[in-house]
Formats: sequence, structure tokens, C-alpha cells
Amino acid sequence: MASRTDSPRVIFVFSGKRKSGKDYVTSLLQERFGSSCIILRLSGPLKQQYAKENNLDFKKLLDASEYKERYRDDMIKWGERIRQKDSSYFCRLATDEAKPHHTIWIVSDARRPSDIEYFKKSYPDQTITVRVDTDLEVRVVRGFVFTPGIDDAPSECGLDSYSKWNVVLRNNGNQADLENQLQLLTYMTKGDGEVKR
Ligand SMILES: Nc1ncnc2c1ncn2[C@@H]1O[C@H](COP(=O)(O)OP(=O)(O)OP(=O)(O)O)[C@@H](O)[C@H]1O
Repeated sequence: MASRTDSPRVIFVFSGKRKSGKDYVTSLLQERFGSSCIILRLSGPLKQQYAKENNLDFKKLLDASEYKERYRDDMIKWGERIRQKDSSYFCRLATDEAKPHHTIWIVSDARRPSDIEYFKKSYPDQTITVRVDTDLEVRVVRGFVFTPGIDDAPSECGLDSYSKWNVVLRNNGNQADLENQLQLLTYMTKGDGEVKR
């Protein structure tokens, strides 16, 4: 169990392939919960630290710019080296962003089994894992282009064979279907006891 006294009530840990809609879905979910909810990006502290060490512009690494794409490959390799020494390093840093009033955390970008394990081990009663599942054709329409060295690397494929998701959320563009699934996630947080899985 984590030792922090300001543990959240619920943690959604999201994963999904590139352009599956992780950012889109997690921001819709956050809107439902309001200010008690924070989105935590595991890639945030990674980018911050990488930018610092390499004298780069952190803000430009955060958005979907050509600048970010230029450094993506090297940044992944750099993060890999850190993770090999300490697999939960970026998870711990990311959760430092949360304040005590954030009772619901949404982790938007789990990529490795070790990311999932960190939350399940540290917050066993609060963690709900969610895989955003989107057809390849839809991802392509949303801008996905297969890039060797990125899309076949562990950072993109590390959770492809993970099968113990609490929820698999389809995001193929049917808004009514998405709405129902968001409602289900909201329902899972209701009540004072354990989260409903
Ligand atoms: N259900 C949806 N309806 C309409 N547009 C969507 C939907 N889901 C995602 N999109 C759009 O598809 C694009 C990709 O989505 P998003 O950025 O959320 O994906 P991602 O999984 O976070 O991608 P990456 O891993 O590359 O950061 C965005 O322009 C987003 O607005």
C-alpha cells in the first residue's frame, strides 16, 4: 500500500494505442467529475526530466507538434533506461502532481505492465484499469501513421497482450455508445465503499 495520507478514492488507469482517443476520452470523463478529478500523465515527468537534461523546450514536447515527434524516439529510449533501474519512477513522480482535494485520479497513459502493477499494488482498492479499444481504420482517420521504432516498441506494445482490464472501452466514433460507457465508469465510483468492478 502507498503511504501517502491523501490517497484518492478512485484511480482510473487508462491505456490504449496511439490515436485510440485516450486524451479525448479521459478529458470527457474528467469533465463529469469536475475539480475533484485530476488527469495524471506518466509521460509528463518523463518529458520534463528529458527536456531538462537535454536543454529542450518542455512545453513543445507536451503538445502534438513536429518538435515532439522529432524527439519521441530518443525520449522513449531515455525513459527505458531510467525504468530499467526503477520501474515505478515515473508513476511516483506523476502522482506527486495530485493534491489532497483530488479524490479521483485519471492516469491517461499507462504503457507497461509495470505501470499497471504499480497502481494495483499501491492502491489495490481504488484502481480501475481501462483499455481504450479502437479499430485501426478509425485510428488512421484520426491521424495514426505506423512508425517503425515507435509503434513496434515496448512503449506502444507493452500492454497489447495484457488481458486483465477491468473495463475495455470501445471508441470507434459512436457517441451514444461512448456516452453509455462513460456513464458506467461514473457509476463505478459511486458509494462510500470499495469501487464497483
Ligand atoms: N470519440 C471520438 N469522437 C471524435 N473524435 C475523437 C474521438 N476520440 C478521439 N477523437 C479525436 O481523435 C484524435 C486522436 O485522439 P487522442 O489525441 O485523444 O488520442 P490519443 O490516444 O491520446 O493519441 P496519442 O497516443 O497519439 O497521444 C483527436 O483529434 C481526438 O479529438
